[in-house]
Amino acid sequence: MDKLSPITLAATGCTLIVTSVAVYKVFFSGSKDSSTASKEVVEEVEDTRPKLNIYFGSQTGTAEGLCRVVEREGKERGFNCEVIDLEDWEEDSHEEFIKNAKKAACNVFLMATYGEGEPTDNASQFIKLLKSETDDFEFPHTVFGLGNTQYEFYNAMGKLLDKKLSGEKLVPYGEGDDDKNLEEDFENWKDGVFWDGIGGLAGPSEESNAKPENANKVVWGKSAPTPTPNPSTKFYFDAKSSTITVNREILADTSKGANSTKHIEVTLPKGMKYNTADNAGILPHNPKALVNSLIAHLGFDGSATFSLSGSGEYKSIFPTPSTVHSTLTKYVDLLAPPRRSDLKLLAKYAPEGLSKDMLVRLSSKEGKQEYEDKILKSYVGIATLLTKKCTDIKLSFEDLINVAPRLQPRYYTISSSSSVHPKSLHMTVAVTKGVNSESGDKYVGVCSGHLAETSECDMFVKESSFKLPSDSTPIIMVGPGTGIAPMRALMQERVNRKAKGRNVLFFGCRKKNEDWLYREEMEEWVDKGNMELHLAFSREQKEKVYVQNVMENKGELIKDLVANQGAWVYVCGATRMGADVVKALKFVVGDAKVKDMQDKGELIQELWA
Ligand SMILES: Cc1cc2nc3c(=O)[nH]c(=O)nc-3n(C[C@H](O)[C@H](O)[C@H](O)COP(=O)(O)O)c2cc1C
Repeated sequence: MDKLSPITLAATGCTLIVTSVAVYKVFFSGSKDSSTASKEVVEEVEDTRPKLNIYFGSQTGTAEGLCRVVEREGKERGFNCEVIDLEDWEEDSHEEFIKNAKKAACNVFLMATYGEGEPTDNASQFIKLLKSETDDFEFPHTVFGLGNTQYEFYNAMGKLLDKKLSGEKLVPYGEGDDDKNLEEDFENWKDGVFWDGIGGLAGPSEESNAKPENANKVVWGKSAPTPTPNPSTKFYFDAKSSTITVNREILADTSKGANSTKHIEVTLPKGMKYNTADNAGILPHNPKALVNSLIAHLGFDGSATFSLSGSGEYKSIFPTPSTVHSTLTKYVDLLAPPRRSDLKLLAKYAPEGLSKDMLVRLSSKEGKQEYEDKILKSYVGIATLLTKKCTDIKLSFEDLINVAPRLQPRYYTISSSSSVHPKSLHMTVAVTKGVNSESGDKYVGVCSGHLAETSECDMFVKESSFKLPSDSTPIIMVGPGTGIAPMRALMQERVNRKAKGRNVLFFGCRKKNEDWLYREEMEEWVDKGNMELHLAFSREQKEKVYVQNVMENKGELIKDLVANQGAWVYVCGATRMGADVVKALKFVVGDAKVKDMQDKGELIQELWA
């Protein structure tokens, strides 16, 4: 069966229903062949419910998770819902998707923006098609964009879709800002605009208190075959176990404000390659103690092996066979605070009582403040919720993997050149540490904490936007803090290639003797005439000085390099710094030149909020 078959069926308005009601069993008494003594006749039953297609463009799972909320509520409102990963919408399948969309009562797109105003990986082919074949995209629709105002191209993908899709716009475009409260923005749009606008297409809402059917079924034992990977969690299937050979602290002084920054070198597993300054995707592991306490609390057998299955042409959410312990370590996000919609779902699994009341309250509009105090600010993940706060909820293992969010990979820009280090890759990892404001417990970031302690990690490589120009073209690199990672890689590459173009680095940190990363390497490049270095120590003097301030002071140099010599500019680090750097660049070379560089790919930024 090709991967579009379920959609093709749905598009005809018919669904194959294989339930105890719709399946007719025919018994042949006295049959010669005992294997055919019982035969199932599967009848095609017309699904008369209005079709609601729910598409997601998602990089880190938020849009996908919100699609599941729309799906659950849509079913309760009498829609025939289908959640569609935009990864599947490509040139070959385009016609089928258009047909399916035209037949639906509504097509809702939840679209995140990634990179610098770019599509998420799973939506890149779809966006390419949308940009090239505009006439075709005509069907009833609405769009909700997921973005973050800290980025220059806020919600670029949501806005693009809203502009390019034609056909009836059933409800106005909505968008959410992850810098503030994206879930609240989404709820306001969903409850105040979306259902109001399309609710009339189906019956009135009938909110169900029953727990939904699990889409991912656990089959205990080792024998079940490994099904096709689900594209939204393909990274679990692509990752390979890699050995960490170097794990070294590179902060000169860890006793002050800065926590810990590790220089990590990983041996490339067989068959894995990278290009200079690509991204390393790391699959974090949940802390052992947390996994063990959850297993003990819920009474699971950690060593039990299982596989997954599901209806239709099932696509597995993680590789199986797996054990309970390994699954809770690698695939289930036990630490991240659940969204309010997750709590609402979890309430359906709770027995009548205090926990259920609390979950219903926290997930309601009135409970917003309590949710922020008790869950978000206190950083309560699903493991703590189940073992300490709602101890009467005894989820089965199958329920748990269906309710809990998936553990997402974390991306680090590789800090080595692939031509200098073809057999290993380097990462520069700031270890996130803090103290829980409510409990006073210390916590460590799930991925950086894992990397800081382990001698092995599950890893894959993803292309980044960092590309070098010709060897004679000058480059300007702006990489304060761990934003130095790709700049170190680019420098290694340029020196190895004996590139003639000038290399100019703007680096910033708090203090010279505290957190100047890779100081010896930088000084060596400067001594050998490979690099010009401009430093910004923010706390060495009374006035704070940042890289953007130093750039403005060096305006003449930058202007000459960019305007007269065609220099490329690279920026890596926090979004706020990135915005200030672009502002400084505009101040020095003018808005039009910066726009031109962006269009030509000569201003390359990788920023995180
Ligand atoms: C590396 C990175 C780049 C991003 N770039 C943008 C951007 O250019 N514009 C924007 O509005 N939001 C941007 N965002 C914010 C995401 O779109 C937002 O957090 C969204 O909720 C993520 O949804 P997802 O989890 O479904 O991928 C970026 C986020 C990350 C991590």
